[in-house]
Amino acid sequence: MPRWLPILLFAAVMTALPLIPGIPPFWIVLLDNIGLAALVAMGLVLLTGVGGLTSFGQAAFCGFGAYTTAYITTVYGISPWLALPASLVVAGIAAVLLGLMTVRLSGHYLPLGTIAWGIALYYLFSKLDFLGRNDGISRVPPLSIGPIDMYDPHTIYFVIWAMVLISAVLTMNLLDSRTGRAIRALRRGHVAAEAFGVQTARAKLLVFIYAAVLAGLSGWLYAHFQRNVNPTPFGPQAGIEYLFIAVVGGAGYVWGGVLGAAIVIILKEVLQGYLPLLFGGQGQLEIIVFGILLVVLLQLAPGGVWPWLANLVPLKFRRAVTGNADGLPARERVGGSTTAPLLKVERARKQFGGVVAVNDVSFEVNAAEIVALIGPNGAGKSTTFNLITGILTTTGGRIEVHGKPVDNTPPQEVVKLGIARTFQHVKLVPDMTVLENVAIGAHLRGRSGAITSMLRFDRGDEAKLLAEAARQIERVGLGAEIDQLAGSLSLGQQRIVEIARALCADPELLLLDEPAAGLRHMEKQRLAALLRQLKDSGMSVLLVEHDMGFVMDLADRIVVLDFGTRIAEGTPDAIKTNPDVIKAYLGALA
Ligand SMILES: Nc1ncnc2c1ncn2[C@@H]1O[C@H](COP(=O)(O)OP(=O)(O)OP(=O)(O)O)[C@@H](O)[C@H]1O
Repeated sequence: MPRWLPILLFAAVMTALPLIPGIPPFWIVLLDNIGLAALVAMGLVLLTGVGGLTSFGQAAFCGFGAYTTAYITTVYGISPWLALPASLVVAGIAAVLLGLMTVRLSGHYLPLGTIAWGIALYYLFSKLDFLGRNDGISRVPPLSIGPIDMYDPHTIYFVIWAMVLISAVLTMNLLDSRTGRAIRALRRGHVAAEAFGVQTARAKLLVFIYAAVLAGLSGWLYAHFQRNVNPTPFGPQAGIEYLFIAVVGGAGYVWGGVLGAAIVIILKEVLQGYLPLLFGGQGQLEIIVFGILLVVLLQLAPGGVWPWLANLVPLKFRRAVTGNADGLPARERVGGSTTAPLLKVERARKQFGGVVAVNDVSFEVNAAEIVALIGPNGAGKSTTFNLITGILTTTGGRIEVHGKPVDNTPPQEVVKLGIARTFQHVKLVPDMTVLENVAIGAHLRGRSGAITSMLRFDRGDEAKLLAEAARQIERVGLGAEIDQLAGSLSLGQQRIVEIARALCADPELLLLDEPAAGLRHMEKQRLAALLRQLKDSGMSVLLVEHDMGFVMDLADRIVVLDFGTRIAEGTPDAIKTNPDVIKAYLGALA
């Protein structure tokens, strides 16, 4: 089924609803409120559900949008339509300022930070004289198109839902793009995304601004719908409710935001309408019942109602890969005519407090060479990988790529030099397909930004990126799994997906951390064949591996670490018979 068909059907239903003869006006008001909340929740989907940044403060951005338009339309008498860009820009600027302070926070400090500024802004709105303090601003003009003034809920309904639909389409386009994949990777931590060039701080700020602008849009609509603005709807309680809406609907799904808004607002109305009849109007019982029902709902559908419903109607939107990977620009080579080794690690050192994880280790990797780094658990192999790829800073020594120092260079810059890696503990995004995960590897080879992607002007670039990802997936032998969610594959297969992702970066040196762990015998043989093939094509491989049969068959050279110190280096035959290595490591394996 084409992707746009359900959207078109939804648009048709929403257009027809208010035209049904005899539909109670109250229902239209309810639908207007659902649309307004859906816009805020959609921003939260991107921010919290997709990007992993929990915010309780979104209502404040509605306030920025609402107060901006209320102020300039009443004081300067300009058209609400001209005030719209101002509302969005003010909400966006507020997001930049608050985002720069907040998105650096992690763990529970981030949501606490959003609560703090949510409360602060609420009090600010209610204390400023020019915003009317607690009384707010009244006599806000209605929206109008030509001779039609949208005084009644029936007419503004079409504007609200047109905005919801346009925002949903733009948001889906954004998520289904190079920038969207970078945002979706944030939730699994920074390390993997940064290793492929994603500027995670910038991606976080982008979603923060995007969510705030959607909230600002909702605020703008709200001001011209209610025609007066006061601080109450923009306080911390509303902020909590918006987050509730996103979570109930399904925080990871654009339509979850819309569905969540419908569920929460209708439920509240029904309870407020009927419970006082049942219990004789005793003190706000509906709020308690509302809370209990939401908790029950989340128990039944922990990921939200949208994915639960989507599972009942399993519609598959298969991604056709149509582009030509040859059109993708190759990574710019930095080696040039230098005779320096591809990778030179010289007396690299890493201390964690009193622990010397890497103790003045030196070795080199040359072009078209497979080098293995072996040693007992805790010998410092993964730490060495992290020093080379910029995830950790060195305590001493020097690391060079083509003679260029890279120690203490950010991972996003290291990958540009042609170094791509896999991880000992697999770092894929489980709810993204194999194709989407692998395409993150080609992040630096694409150019499209957020706006281009939202407007779908990125299709040429995107087709080439996906074609490259598909080519690498075929290359590692996982073509049949291309549309599977990465989280549904076996751990061994996930390691191979990581290799395909690394190959997408067009590397000169592949760093593989235990690539054969979890693979069956035949799979290991296929992996060894692939790595030999890569070597024949001129690529180098540095691998950490505990399977000695695999290493001895494959490596040109082996470097052995023990307690962070290099104890031997040589060909597999020399290493097999080295007494120090047998004592420290091979003996233990025998
Ligand atoms: N972030 C950290 N903080 C403190 N100590 C660390 C940190 N990372 C690693 N270490 C310590 O550094 C030493 C080397 O660890 P590393 O993970 O590099 O070993 P490894 O050779 O990769 O081991 P394995 O084969 O088990 O993966 C260990 O003693 C480990 O406990």
